[in-house]
Amino acid sequence: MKIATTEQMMVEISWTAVLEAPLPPPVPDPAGLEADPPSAPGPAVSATREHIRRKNSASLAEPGASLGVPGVGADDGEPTYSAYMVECTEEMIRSMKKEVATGRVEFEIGEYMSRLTAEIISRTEFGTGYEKGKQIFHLLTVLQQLCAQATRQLCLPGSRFLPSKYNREIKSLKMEVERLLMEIIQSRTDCVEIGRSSSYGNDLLGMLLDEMQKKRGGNGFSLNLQLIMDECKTFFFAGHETSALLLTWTIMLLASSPSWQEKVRAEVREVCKGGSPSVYDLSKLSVLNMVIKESLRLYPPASVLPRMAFEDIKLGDLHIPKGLAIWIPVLAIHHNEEIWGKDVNEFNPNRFSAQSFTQGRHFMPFATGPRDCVGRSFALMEANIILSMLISKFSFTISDSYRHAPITVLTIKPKHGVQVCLRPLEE
Ligand code: HEM
Repeated sequence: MKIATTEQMMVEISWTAVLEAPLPPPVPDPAGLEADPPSAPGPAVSATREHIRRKNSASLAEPGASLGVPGVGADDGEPTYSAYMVECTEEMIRSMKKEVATGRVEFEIGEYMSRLTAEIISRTEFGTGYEKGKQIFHLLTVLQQLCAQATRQLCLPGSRFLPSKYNREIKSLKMEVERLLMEIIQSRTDCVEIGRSSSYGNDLLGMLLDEMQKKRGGNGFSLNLQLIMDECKTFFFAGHETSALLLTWTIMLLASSPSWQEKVRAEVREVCKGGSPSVYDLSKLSVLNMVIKESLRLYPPASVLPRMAFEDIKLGDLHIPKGLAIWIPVLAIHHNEEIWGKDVNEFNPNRFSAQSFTQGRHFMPFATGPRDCVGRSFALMEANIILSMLISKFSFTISDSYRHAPITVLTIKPKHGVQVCLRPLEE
C-alpha cells in the first residue's frame, strides 16, 4: 500500500487507479472528502442552494414553457431565469448587428460572453435592482483581478495585514462592495417592514432573505448580513466567469469546425423554427448538447477541484490520511488517453452521442458528490439558449489574429482572447 504522508501539498497518484477504485459507502459523504469547513454554507444558505438546484432542474425538464413570452414563466407568473437569458441575448445580438452594420467584422467574443453572463447573473440575483448589481459585480471583478495578482507573487506570512498600497486598495474595494450590497438589502427589508411588500422578491437575493427569515421563525429581523453578502458574491464568482468561458471556448471550437457549426445551425432551425428557443426546445437540441459537453471536456472551466480529507480513507491501494489537501485534476482526467482514446485531444462531439457515451466518473466539469455545482442546470440552460440564438443569427469563422494559448489559473482561459469574424445570416 502506498502511503501519502506530506500534508498540504499536491499528491501525485495514479488517477486512473483512483477512478477505477470502488466507491466507499455513500453516507454522509461518498468520498470522505469535503470542502474546507469555513466555506461550508449555513443551513439557510444550503436551503437556498437546494431551492435553486430544484428550480433550475424543474424549469429545464418542464415542457412547453415558452421563453419568448417576455419575463414570464410557465407556471406561477414569476419572471424566469430563461426569460432573462433570452432578453439579454437579444440585446447583445442587436448591438452586435449594429456594429456589423458599421463595417466591423472581427469580435473578441470572450469580452461579449463575459458581459452577457454578468448581465444575466446580475438580473437573476438582484431582479429589478440589477443596475446596482452590475456596479457591484464590476467592483468584484476588479477585486478578483487584484487577488489573482497576489497568487503570482511570493507572499510572506502576515503580509496581507501590512498597510501597503495593494492591501489598502483591496480593503477599500471590499468596503465599497459591501456598502452597495447593504443598500440593496436594506431597501428590501424596509419594504417588508413597512408592509409595502409581503416578500423579499423572487430573485436570488429575495430567496436568501426569505430563507433566513424562516429560520428565525419570523420573530424580529436580525439577519446574518455578512452571510448573505458572502453568498451574493459566491454566486457571482461561481456563475459568471465559468459560464463565460464555456461559451467562449464553444464558439472557438465551432468557428474552427465549419461542419459542426452547420450541423448545430440546421438542428436549431428545425427545432426552433426561426423563433427564440423554448425550454421544451432545449431538450431536443441533441447535437448542440453534444458540442457543449465536448467543449466542457476539452476546456473544463474549473480545471482542478480542491478537497480535504476529513478522515482517513482508502481508495484502491492508496491510503489518504485525515487532513491531507487534495487537488482533483479535472483537466488531466478529461485528457487521459486511457479513458477517452487516441483522439483525446481532438474535438469530436460524437463521443457524447447517446449510443457511445457512458458518463461514469470520468467527466466532471461540474464536479460530483454532495458539493457539486448547484448552478449546473442554470449554466446548461444559459449555454443552450445563448448558443442557439447566436448560431441562428450569425455564421462565424476563426480570425487570422487568433492565437491559441489556453492558460490555467484555476479556470482555463484563452490568454489572448478569442477573435472571430461574424457574418449576419439572412432572416
Ligand atoms: C459552465 C459553467 C459552470 C461550471 C463549469 C461550474 C463548475 C462548478 C464546479 C466544478 C463546482 C465545484 C467546486 C468545488 O467543489 O471545488 C461548482 C460549485 C458551485 N457552483 Fe458552479 N459552475 C458553473 C456555473 C455555475 C452557475 C451559473 C452558478 C450559479 C447560478 C454556479 C454556482 C455554484 C455554486 C454556488 C457552487 C458551490 C456549491 C457548494 O459549495 O455547495 N455555478 N461549480
